[in-house]
Amino acid sequence: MKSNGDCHVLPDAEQLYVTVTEHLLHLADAAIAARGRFHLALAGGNTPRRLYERLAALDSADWDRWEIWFGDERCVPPDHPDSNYRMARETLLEHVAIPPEQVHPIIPHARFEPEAAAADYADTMSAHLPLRAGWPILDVVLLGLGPDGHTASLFPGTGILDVQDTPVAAAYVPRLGAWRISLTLPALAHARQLIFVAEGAGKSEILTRLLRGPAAGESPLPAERVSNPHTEWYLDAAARGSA
Ligand SMILES: O=C1O[C@H](COP(=O)(O)O)[C@@H](O)[C@H](O)[C@H]1O
Repeated sequence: MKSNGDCHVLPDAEQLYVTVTEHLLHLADAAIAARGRFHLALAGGNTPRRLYERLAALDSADWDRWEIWFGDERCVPPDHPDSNYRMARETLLEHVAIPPEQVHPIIPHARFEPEAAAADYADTMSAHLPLRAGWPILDVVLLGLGPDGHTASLFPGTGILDVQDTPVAAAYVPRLGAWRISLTLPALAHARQLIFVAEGAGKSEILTRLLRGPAAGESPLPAERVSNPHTEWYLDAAARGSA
């Protein structure tokens, strides 16, 4: 983050989500005007809930032109309480008129195998999205930030950080004792726009670390290995803290 994109700090969570909602609408309108579609990859976790609820309350979006993807997923069935898809469905997707065939969950069925599900998602993205040098291009990828510096499901010390040959991969995360599926760093690098959103005092320590950059001998964290010149950070003042 030290030299990784524009940073917008909003006074509180409410203004953070209002601002990001308006920005997303603007980006959606621009994508639809230019290409007829808006391909958005959603983040999971807790942070985006209020953003999705705000989006769901809009009545002015061209929902039939939106196409929904996911930046990462927990390896659980789609109706599981930990599923990022379920969170997005409950807060956003079941409240808006996006045609169901334009919503692309990473794990659509209860029976799946992580590496096969990741390969299927990579194939689906490549078949549906515009390509640049063979890489699928998402219009916007929303990203969160974990306290350990993970973003999407790119966790520190996991091999997925070195994957260069596919837009989506599965990774076992020893710290969680669980598999995750995630967009890879090259997939993020090819997106038209990345938007990180972090809210609350619980994010201030990791943001302080990201603003400082890695100390000598320290490895860069996953969030700072994301390399895309079109990266923006949206924070509330509590997350920004004293950073
Ligand atoms: O595990 C995950 O964590 C990050 C951050 O989540 P948050 O609850 O701290 O907002 C999230 O961006 C990612 O999509 C999710 O799977």
